[in-house]
Amino acid sequence: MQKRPLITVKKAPKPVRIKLKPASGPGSAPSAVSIPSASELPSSGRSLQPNFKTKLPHESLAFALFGAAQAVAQVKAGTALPQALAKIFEHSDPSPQARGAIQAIAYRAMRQLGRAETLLGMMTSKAPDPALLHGLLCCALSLLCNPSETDGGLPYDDFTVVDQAVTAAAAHPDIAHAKGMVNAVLRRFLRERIALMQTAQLQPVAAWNYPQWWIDAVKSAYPHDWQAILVAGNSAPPLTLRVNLRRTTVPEYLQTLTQAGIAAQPIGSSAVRLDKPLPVAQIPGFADGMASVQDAAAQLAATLLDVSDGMRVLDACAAPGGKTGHLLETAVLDLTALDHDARRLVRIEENLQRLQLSATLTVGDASNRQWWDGRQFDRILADVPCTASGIVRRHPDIRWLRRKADTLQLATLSKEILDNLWQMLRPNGKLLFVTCSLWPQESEAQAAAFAMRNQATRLPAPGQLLPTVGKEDDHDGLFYALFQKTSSQ
Ligand SMILES: C[S@@+](CC[C@H](N)C(=O)[O-])C[C@H]1O[C@@H](n2cnc3c(N)ncnc32)[C@H](O)[C@@H]1O
Repeated sequence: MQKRPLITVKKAPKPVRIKLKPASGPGSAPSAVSIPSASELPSSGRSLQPNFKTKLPHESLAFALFGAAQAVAQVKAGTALPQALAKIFEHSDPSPQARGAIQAIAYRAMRQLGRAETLLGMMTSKAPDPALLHGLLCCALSLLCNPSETDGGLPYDDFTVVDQAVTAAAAHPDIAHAKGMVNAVLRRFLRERIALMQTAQLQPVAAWNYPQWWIDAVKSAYPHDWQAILVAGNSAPPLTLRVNLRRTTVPEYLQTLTQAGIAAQPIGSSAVRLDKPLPVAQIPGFADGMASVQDAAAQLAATLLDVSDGMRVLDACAAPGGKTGHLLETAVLDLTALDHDARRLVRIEENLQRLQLSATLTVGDASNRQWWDGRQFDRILADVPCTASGIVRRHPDIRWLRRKADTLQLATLSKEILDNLWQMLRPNGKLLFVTCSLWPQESEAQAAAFAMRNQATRLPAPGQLLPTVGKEDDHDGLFYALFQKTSSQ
């Protein structure tokens, strides 16, 4: 097998050599490729020069790659992608177009991280250091692997991607020493793309772009549907709106969209799906509360809870208030929106202001009674914290941030929350248990055990909704179980 030359990389004060691994032939078995975890990445996402501001032009692909690479490095160090992007935007204040490009590349890189890291493992002898360099290579590879895949493809040709990745590397003092290595790795990928991709695809992590434990968990819970579930989680989500039926009707709102030149389809009693996602600022009536962004499966909660005017309702894990708003659009309620995170409660307030609706906002822990005034509720919505494994198409970083042990920990917390809330429900009252999880320990097993412990009557509800992509049905993976107290409980 032909040996590749070592690439010499300049790095002050002493030069470092980064080895490129020799190529493997198309039919050869994949070598054991280890995916570096955050702790294995030497600088764990921290920039050596955290206040460095790049002078790259905002309209360049190099600038977008640089921003996305920072985001990937931060996710590898444990920060959620939206928070990582928010920090990067605050620091570099990109133009709206550059912001869109950074976001698109970072999300794409998250959906292809398993494959990009496998390819890197095949082409380099150790994890590229620092994490920013690793992030840059992953972002560039995600643009070079099947450019037409998933989010419609990004409009960059191969050599532009390589050239701009090298420019991005050269522009940052932490990684400028490695620009030759970036060039060598990406050019090698282009030369040997078919063979490298074929070999990488033999590894499930690269083929599916999920951690191995996640693939195993989906397979074990859904032996017939596991592939469709994993594929759905890698698709770009649609933009689904909830029409505020207090203010307008679905046909009227569709007409408003048509007048604005926006194509959309009605998909339920209050849901409308746009043919092409748009920034919320461009959605007619969004700022005035005519419509809100909410997945079609999440829109089932308000109807299932069966609220009517005058009821006393608890939305127990309420932030950012998507379902709170829907409940208040459905009926005139005395609604308490509870969340343990005061900062997230602010987001409910903002949402309700936009919708011109109001609720009692309370900071408190749903697993205890310290915040409760002792008056029972007619209805309780328990949209408990969970692994969010059912909404990975919207949050592709989640699969890389979660650990297997999180499921048990979160299931234990939601058990405490459910048992506590049950005491706050009046006789004949209804409690709707919701998760956006795919794991039975958090959803069906939890619901069944809860019903047994509390002698709760289970009413009809959808149960586990698997994430689905398609013209007819297109929604996240949510779980719904509805319980009623008997009159004597
Ligand atoms: C799945 S999200 C809720 C989404 C929300 N219902 C909506 O539709 O927009 C779960 C929420 O539970 C909150 N949470 C987590 N643990 C909690 C606890 N012990 N008590 C109250 N809220 C909690 C989190 O801060 C988070 O906002």
